Amino acid sequence: MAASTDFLTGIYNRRQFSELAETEIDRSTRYGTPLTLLIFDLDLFKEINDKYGHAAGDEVLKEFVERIKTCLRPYDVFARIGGEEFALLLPNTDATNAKGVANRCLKVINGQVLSCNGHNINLTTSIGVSKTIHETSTLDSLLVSADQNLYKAKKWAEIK
Ligand SMILES: Nc1nc2c(ncn2[C@@H]2O[C@H](COP(=O)(O)OP(=O)(O)OP(=O)(O)O)[C@@H](O)[C@H]2O)c(=O)[nH]1
Repeated sequence: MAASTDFLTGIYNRRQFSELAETEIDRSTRYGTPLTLLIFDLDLFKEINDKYGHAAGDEVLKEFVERIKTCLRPYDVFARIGGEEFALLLPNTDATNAKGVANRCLKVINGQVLSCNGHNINLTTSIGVSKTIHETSTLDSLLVSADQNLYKAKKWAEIK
């Protein structure tokens, strides 16, 4: 069990995410059901660590995960795929509906104050939404598609 989950947040780790995602992509391709991938990247997380300390940074990661979980359905696949990077696979969801999920997730993070280790911390996340799966999609192509939109979201956050 431990090998499939992230020790800090308890959600799936990158390896388990890849396995589950491959299964969902196969299912979706076989039955012609939509599927969309979201990537989350916490903004300026290094600054949070530098300002409040690594232990508070850890609490922020845990609180982030708990808040995002409130936006999910039981069969959505949520994973920590990097230090401050998360992936969310949404079965039976096209890109339009996935944007709705992404906006719900933004509402529980951006503009909210997180109380972590006695500090009130303003956290924001950027989200990239992939294209809806199609016949030739692979996990890699969905990750690339979500990453391109994440990059645009980050750019937008910088110039605002
Ligand atoms: N507290 C804590 N910090 C972590 C963990 N894993 C990664 N980090 C930190 O996350 C930070 C990521 O920094 P960057 O990659 O520069 O990204 P960023 O500061 O979020 O900047 P942008 O992504 O460009 O908005 C680094 O300071 C890492 O040390 C962890 O498990 N706990």
